[in-house]
Amino acid sequence: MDVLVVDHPLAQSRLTAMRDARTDSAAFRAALHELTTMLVYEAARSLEIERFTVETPVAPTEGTRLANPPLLVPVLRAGLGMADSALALLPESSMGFVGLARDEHTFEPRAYMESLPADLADRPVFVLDPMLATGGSLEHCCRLLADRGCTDIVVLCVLAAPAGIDRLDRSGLPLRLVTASIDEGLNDKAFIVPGLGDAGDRQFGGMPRF
Ligand SMILES: O=P(O)(O)OC[C@H]1O[C@H](OP(=O)(O)OP(=O)(O)O)[C@H](O)[C@@H]1O
Ligand SMILES: O=c1cc[nH]c(=O)[nH]1
Ligand SMILES: [Mg+2]
Repeated sequence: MDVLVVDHPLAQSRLTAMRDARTDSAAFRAALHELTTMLVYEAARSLEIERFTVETPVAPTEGTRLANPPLLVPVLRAGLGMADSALALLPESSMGFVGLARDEHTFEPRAYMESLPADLADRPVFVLDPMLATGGSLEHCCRLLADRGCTDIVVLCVLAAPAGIDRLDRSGLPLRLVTASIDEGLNDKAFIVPGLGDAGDRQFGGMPRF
């Protein structure tokens, strides 16, 4: 599986703000919005373009536009914090939604929402979820997409654990990963170490469980 770590200093400074336990929800969401812009910018490098003629005030010249804007799929809840900034950069895109909550004991994802187009053949998809931990949630989401015929999936994460990367790699699904960091590992509650805590709770509130 192709993995890109976005190690730009501006991306790493937003990641540092998100990791810092003193960062409040508003500042955490702001850092996630800005970091998502950078992840989408890098992920979009490989999108197909088409050329067309545009008239400047002076002369005609060749212009560029996306040939096939990707479907954006935030994984609820935590991926919701990436949705607005991804759509701002890709205004021609449409959006689907997948709702998953990881069981605290088994760490298996429980699906509670699925709102996706029936046919995703010939359509690139950007999946938005800040956290790739065991990989169970993102594997589940990407299987939903592949079951609809999708053959071009990019997963955009803030943090990825090696176990989650291995799991996606072994899944055989047609995907690439763009992340701001590959962290050390997982603790006994399957939270990413050093990580940033629970990305959903840090954005929207909830009880600390890590
Ligand atoms: O790789 P995994 O081990 O599956 O863990 C990662 C998942 O856990 C988090 O969601 P969570 O289940 O906490 O739901 P939330 O977004 O509602 O907080 C995160 O946003 C991922 O979806
Ligand atoms: O570290 C982790 C692991 C799963 N989900 C999170 O939000 N954080
Ligand atoms: Mg959570």
